[in-house]
Amino acid sequence: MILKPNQIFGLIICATQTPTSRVRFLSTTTNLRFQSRSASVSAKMANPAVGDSEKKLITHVIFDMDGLLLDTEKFYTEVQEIILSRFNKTFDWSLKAKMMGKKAIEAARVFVEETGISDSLTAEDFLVERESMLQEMFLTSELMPGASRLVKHLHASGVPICVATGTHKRHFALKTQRHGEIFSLMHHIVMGDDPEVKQGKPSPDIFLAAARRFEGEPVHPSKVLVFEDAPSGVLAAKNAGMSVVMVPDPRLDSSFHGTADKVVSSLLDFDPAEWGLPPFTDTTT
Ligand SMILES: O=P(O)(O)OC[C@H](O)CO
Ligand SMILES: [Mg+2]
Repeated sequence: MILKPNQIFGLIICATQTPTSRVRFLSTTTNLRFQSRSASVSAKMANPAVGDSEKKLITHVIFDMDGLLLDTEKFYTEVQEIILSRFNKTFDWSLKAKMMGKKAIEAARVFVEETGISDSLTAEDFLVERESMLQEMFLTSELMPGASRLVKHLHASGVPICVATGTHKRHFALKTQRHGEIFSLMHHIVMGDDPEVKQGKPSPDIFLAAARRFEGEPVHPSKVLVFEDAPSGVLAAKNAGMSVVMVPDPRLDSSFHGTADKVVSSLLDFDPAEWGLPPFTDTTT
């Protein structure tokens, strides 16, 4: 049997999950198997696991950051291309798909192992080598299209919102330096080096920790909508029992779309009313 990349993610997380979440995750991979054909046909397919009535129950929203709110994934791609060229190798989107969304050290291990350079460059040394390049780039981070509009709209409408990002505190500060206004609207921000985040995405740790930190009564995962760009992030949200809207880079293979409940090509295309959230009142497109 040949596994698709997203099914391999599933098997990896299965090895580290509790029996309950393992069962849930396996059912997700089963869905993938049956949805993959239609997913490749339509980028906007919905996962039948979340019906229209469930969508209307959404009360809380969690945003991913890199590649979703901020256009920062391109920086990782660029430095990884530079480093691999030293080994006469090329960086491609099948490797990118396996790295994005993860904690730095977890992504670094994938990088050196998948490219076969681990004898020459350790994961730790890879992180050191890319650091100075990344630090300069992060200071130039821009918002993704529609990010400001959606965050401001949900905040103004009283919808509790937060961020759950695999990035660590020091990089978060650099990336968000010019975007204090948007990030100050978040109720809280959970980062990859948070003590409660034992494992990075696709583990559900970060989304469950993010949901716990909202005010008031504990929020049931079925009432939470996650926005993600990465295959590992979409799986993490589903492993947490949450609904997920994926905003993938167009270069990501469409076989990764099937796990999401909804796929949109930009945050500008998201319709809050479809999820029972307050509708936009502006005419921005
Ligand atoms: O996509 P995020 O925000 O979880 O960030 C993860 C890494 O920092 C980049 O892939
Ligand atoms: Mg991301």
